[in-house]
This record gives sequence, structure tokens and C-alpha cells, in this order.
Amino acid sequence: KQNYWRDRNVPQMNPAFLFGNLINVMLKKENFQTLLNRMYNNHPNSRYEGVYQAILPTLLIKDPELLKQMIVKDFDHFMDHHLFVPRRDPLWGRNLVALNGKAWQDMRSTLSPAFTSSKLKCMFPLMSECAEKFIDYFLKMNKTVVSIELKEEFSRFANDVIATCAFGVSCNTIEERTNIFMEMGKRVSVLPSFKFFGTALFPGLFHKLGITLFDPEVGDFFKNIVMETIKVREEQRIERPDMIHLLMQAKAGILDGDGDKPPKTAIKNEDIVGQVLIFFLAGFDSISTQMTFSAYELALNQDVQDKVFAEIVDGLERNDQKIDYEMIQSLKYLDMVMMESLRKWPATGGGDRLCVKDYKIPAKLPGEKDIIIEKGTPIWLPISAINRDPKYFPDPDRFDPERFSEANKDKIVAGTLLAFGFGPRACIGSRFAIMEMKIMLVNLLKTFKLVKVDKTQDVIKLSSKSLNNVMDGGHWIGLQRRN
Ligand code: HEM
Repeated sequence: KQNYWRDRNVPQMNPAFLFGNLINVMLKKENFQTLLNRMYNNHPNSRYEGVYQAILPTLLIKDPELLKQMIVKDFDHFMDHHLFVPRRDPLWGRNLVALNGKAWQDMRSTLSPAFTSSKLKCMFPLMSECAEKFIDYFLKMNKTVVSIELKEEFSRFANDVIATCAFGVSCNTIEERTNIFMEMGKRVSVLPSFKFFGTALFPGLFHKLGITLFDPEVGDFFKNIVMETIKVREEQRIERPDMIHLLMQAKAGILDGDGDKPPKTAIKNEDIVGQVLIFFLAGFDSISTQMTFSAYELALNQDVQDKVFAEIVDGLERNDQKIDYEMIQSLKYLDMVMMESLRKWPATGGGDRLCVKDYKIPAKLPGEKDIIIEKGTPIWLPISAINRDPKYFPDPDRFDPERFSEANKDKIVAGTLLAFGFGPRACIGSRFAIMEMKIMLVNLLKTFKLVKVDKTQDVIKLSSKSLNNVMDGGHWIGLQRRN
């Protein structure tokens, strides 16, 4: 199969025997995001690149116009995901990422009302409380500068937010340094590459060997909490502005505010557990990673930080020193900083879809022939590589929020900003994520200046040893009290 793409007149990256193009990732010599960038740049002028996940031919779609056509207009050919879908797992197999076809469609429309602005606004106080605890903890140390490892500390904050917003459980992992929720979060979010790719590429074999993508103990831990919470809330008629409550409303068919409407899909308690699990994973890892890179860039780019700080001071003055939903929404430069961080360091560097019906890509450029993507072939979305392509973002390694200013944002080519994916299967939690990250940044910058310390590295380089986006040696910066 190593010439599958060449035989179809598709430029391909030459694969290694059996491991295909994943060999360096498997051997921990290369970060997955760096590999995707290399694949993207292998034939700079082509719209796609044929690659191999072990022996499985996979097509990397590089042209934003073509990508939009495939995953938005011709969505019915590319509805499902291939990677990261433990379909055989009774709990994880039920979550929105893993569901396919009609089952996905029904669940997505059932869950969507839980992510509207008005529902998110209700969770604002829960998130703010966690941010305030975070700030207090470091303030209480009473030092001029406190050195912190961002990923570790933001994981604690993200853990507390998702525990309270999704599970209805109040944690304080900032103070309580050893915490079971936090331990479970780490166990579930750090996935070895061989499991990540192996369970998708050889599901039967991995199943027989008893190797699962996620540790079953972690699933059981969360299942017990969710089941118990549902029971207590049903018995005692407790209402709280969080995800479990919204999902219980979805189960009762009253989530979109119209009690007469039947639920779009019958939801069982196990489905609620499945969704909460994926919310936890995304809320814990993606958010802490994204915040880590945002804060790190602000420490390296003091001019940008000064500008956001000035905007925050101004916003607070206009709002009697209160941080609320409307105040945060009014901070335009902060939004530009967030967008630039998502462009330069998307927490999820790549995405995928599975072709579920044969699909023709008609020839367009000189030298191209029509190609047929066969049912069962995965396609990859090179999220970070498109975002670093100088064709779309000049001087791409520069952290420059001005790309997203009113004057410049119209120049951005549609389909090039993919940090939250694109089309009907785009991230359902993007607004939740942005709100949480902004709440943290506003609270943090209001109190501290983010500065470089001895361990701060001037050049950000992703570790080759981890599938997650992290730097070897950690993400160290200093929190310097403003007064
Ligand atoms: C900075 C934080 C986050 C990033 C960068 C991120 C990124 C993504 C990406 C790239 C996808 C795939 C989209 C596609 O294939 O088109 C996705 C899907 C998804 N995300 Fe997020 N995400 C984040 C936070 C969250 C949060 C906080 C939640 C839940 C509370 C969440 C829930 C989901 C779900 C359920 C899906 C699957 C959607 C579907 O298949 O219909 N994400 N996310």
C-alpha cells in the first residue's frame, strides 16, 4: 500500500516500512504538530499530500477552499472522526467526538442549547470564583516575583473550573496540591502515541490485547461521581447552573426552554457520563495548554501585555472595578490576543475526518487529475501548519494580535483559522473555552505583570517526547505583583 497515493497521481510523503509517516512520532523523535507541518510543506504548491498512518493511506488537505468544500458543503461525505474514537468503550464510545452519523447529529443538536451565550453566562460566577482563588493563592505568598510553571498551575485552575461547571463538584486544587480529580485529569490527558494511533489503526488487535485508549479506572471514577450527582439531584430536586443540570434537562427534553418538545435523542444517564467525560478532557487539557501558550507569549512580548493591561484598567474603570460578563466581552484587544494565541499555538494541532461515502476531488491545478477518496479513508486537517503558512499569515512566527484588528481581520482567508475546527463538527465548547481563558487572563493581568525568569526560554520549541503540546523544561514565567 506504500504507493497508494503515488498510483493515484497524488504527491506523497515517502513512508517508512510498517510505521508509515508516523515513525518519528512513535520513536519520540518528533512532535506530532511538527510532523504535520513537515507534511504540509513537503510539496508546497499542491492542494493535498498523501501520507500514511502506519499502512493506512490518509489525505492531508492543505487548501482552505478545498477543505471548506469537503467538510462544510460536502459534509455528508466526511461526517465522522477516525482518530480518538474509542467506539468499543462503553463510556468513552458514547461521547460526541466518538459518535457517528445520525447518532452524532441527534446528540449534537440535543447538546447545542447547553452552549448558548445565555447558558454560559450563568457559569460566569463559577469560573470567576476559581480565578479569584488562583490569584489569592499567589498573592498570599507575599513575594515580589513568584516563579510558576504555567502548564501545572493552569491545569489546576482548568481542573477546578471543569469540575465545578461540568461535574458540579467544588475542588480547590490550587491550595490542595494533592487532589484525586487532578490526578485523574493527568492520567486521562497524557496519552502515549502508540495507544492514540494503535487503538484507531488496529482496533481489533488492541481490543484482544486488552489495551484501551483510556485507563478504565479513570472512567469508573468519573462515572461514579456523575451517577451519584444525578441521583442526589433527582432525589433532592437540586438545581445548579452547570453542565450536569443542562444535560439532565436535555434528558427530560426541556433544555431548549420548550417543555412540550420531545428530546431530539433519548438520553440515558450513561450518555450524560460520556459527554461529561469529554467535556472534562477538553476542559482540563486543551484549555490549560491554550492558556499556557497565551500567558507565555505575553511574558515574552511586553508591548502586547502592556496594551492588554491598559485595556483592562480602562474596562474596570468603566465598570466600577467589577469583572463581569459584559465587561470581558467589551475588551476588544484581549479578544485579538486570544485569537492570535489560537492561531500561533492551537492546543489541537491537527484534526481529522473519515470519508463515509466515496468522494471525487476534481482536478483544478495544472498537473492534477481527478482523484477519488475511497470510503474508509481518513483525511487530516493541518490546523497549526495552515496557521503558520506565510501565504495566509505573513511573518507567521511573530506574535502579532494586530492581525485580528478591525482594519485587518477582513484580510483573513476563510478556512485558515482552524483552532476550534470548522463546519458542523467544529468544537461545541469554543465559547466556553474563550470565556474561561479570558476570565483567567483578566484576573491575572489585573494583579500581576507576567515577566521572564531565569528558566524562561526565549524560543518556544515543542517537545518531541509528548503527543501533547508542551516544552521540554517546562513553561516557566514570573508573576510580579503590580502593587
Ligand atoms: C482551548 C480550548 C479548546 C480547543 C483548542 C478545542 C479544539 C477542538 C477541536 C479542534 C475540535 C475538533 C473540531 C473539528 O474536527 O472540526 C474540538 C471538538 C470538540 N470539542 Fe473542543 N476545544 C477546546 C475546548 C473545549 C471545551 C472546553 C469543551 C467542552 C466543554 C470542548 C468540547 C468539544 C467537543 C464535545 C467536541 C466534539 C464536537 C463534535 O464532534 O460535534 N472543547 N475541539
